[in-house]
Amino acid sequence: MKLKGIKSTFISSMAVMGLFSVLIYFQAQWQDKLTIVNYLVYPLLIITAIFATQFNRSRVALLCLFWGLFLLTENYPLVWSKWVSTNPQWLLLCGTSLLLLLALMKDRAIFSVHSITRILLVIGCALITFGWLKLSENVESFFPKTALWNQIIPYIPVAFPLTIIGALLFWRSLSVNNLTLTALLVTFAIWCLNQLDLITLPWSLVIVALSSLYLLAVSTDSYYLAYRDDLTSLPTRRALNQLALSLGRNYTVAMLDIDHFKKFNDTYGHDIGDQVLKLVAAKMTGVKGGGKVYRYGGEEFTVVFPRKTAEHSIPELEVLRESIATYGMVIRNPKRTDKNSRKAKKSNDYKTVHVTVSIGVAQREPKQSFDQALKNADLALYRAKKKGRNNVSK
Ligand SMILES: Nc1nc2c(ncn2[C@@H]2O[C@H](COP(=O)(O)OP(=O)(O)OP(=O)(O)O)[C@@H](O)[C@H]2O)c(=O)[nH]1
Repeated sequence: MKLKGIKSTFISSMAVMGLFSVLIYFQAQWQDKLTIVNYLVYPLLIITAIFATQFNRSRVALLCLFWGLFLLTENYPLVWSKWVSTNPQWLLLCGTSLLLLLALMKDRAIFSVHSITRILLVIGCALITFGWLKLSENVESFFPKTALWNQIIPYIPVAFPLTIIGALLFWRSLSVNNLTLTALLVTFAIWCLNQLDLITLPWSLVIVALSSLYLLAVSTDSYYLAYRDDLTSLPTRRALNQLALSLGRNYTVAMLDIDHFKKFNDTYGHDIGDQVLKLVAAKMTGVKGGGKVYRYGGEEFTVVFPRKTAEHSIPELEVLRESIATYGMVIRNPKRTDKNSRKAKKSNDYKTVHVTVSIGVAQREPKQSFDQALKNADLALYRAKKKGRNNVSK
């Protein structure tokens, strides 16, 4: 589990919980504006759902749909409204299990072959929750009548499943590090707190605040999707072009290419090749001297040193090159044939390999554009390859 994931989930969750604390603290300021909030909530849910669908975040769109249904049930005398209001435990558990379902789902198109499965899963959640609560009405009969069990039994119908669902959601939001999962986790916390009357915010206000969070989550996730490389998590060439617009007159650009990578792919396979790209990217993020690292494309990377000369940048790139060349990567031996040896980590199952990189460096000349400086770095990279690879050339 990535430390980065834990950190960002924790920070985002704390920020939103902080926002709700502020809302509770300043109740007097917004109480008289609740009518506006009541008018705002439905259009905001619709806008968020459309926005989420546009950016292929169907889970957020479904979440908006669930909120809309919930609000309509609360505010209008629908056929099921009375039953729902007399079964608050079902409502609480059903809501949380739907959140877990969304957390485990993929962001597939709203209307697709999977729609029927999704509808069935949603109905399944509602029925399983109902069945669980019915079963737990006679929970005492399943356990021995001891003092310890008598203390535990009252927590089995609601607190027990809530804890399990909360823990699963927490685990999921840490292992899949994106803001949709963080938004689901925050929604779970607010839903439980408000349903259990531990906080008493009007639902329309809660939903307006959460919808704003969903909009932020979808737009931030989409930004990252456009500007971050999926495999290495480095900024992409699009982000590099963005940086080029804000660079001053003095900077140095370096192009880095993995040596004989085609041969590496052919020998060990594309998956191991991907692992190498990730490793090189990770090593590159440690470059000193203020170097900004980008995945230019394929097995090529770019480092930009704003306000630095080539003389300043080359020693940092030498350190980087050396750190990659001396790093021994442990990979699965592609020649292994005995499938049973998967279970035991036999020494011949793994082997240590090394990769090297060639780096071309160019300092921006007066009146030169970013593209020209980049081209010069590319020419220097060509010279580095010609010199025999595993070196830094100017
Ligand atoms: N595994 C993997 N391979 C990639 C990826 N992108 C590009 N490649 C491979 O990178 C290789 C690039 O090979 P070449 O440009 O011919 O050069 P090279 O083998 O690195 O040799 P030199 O640059 O001359 O040292 C190709 O085999 C591509 O398939 C990727 O995302 N993953």
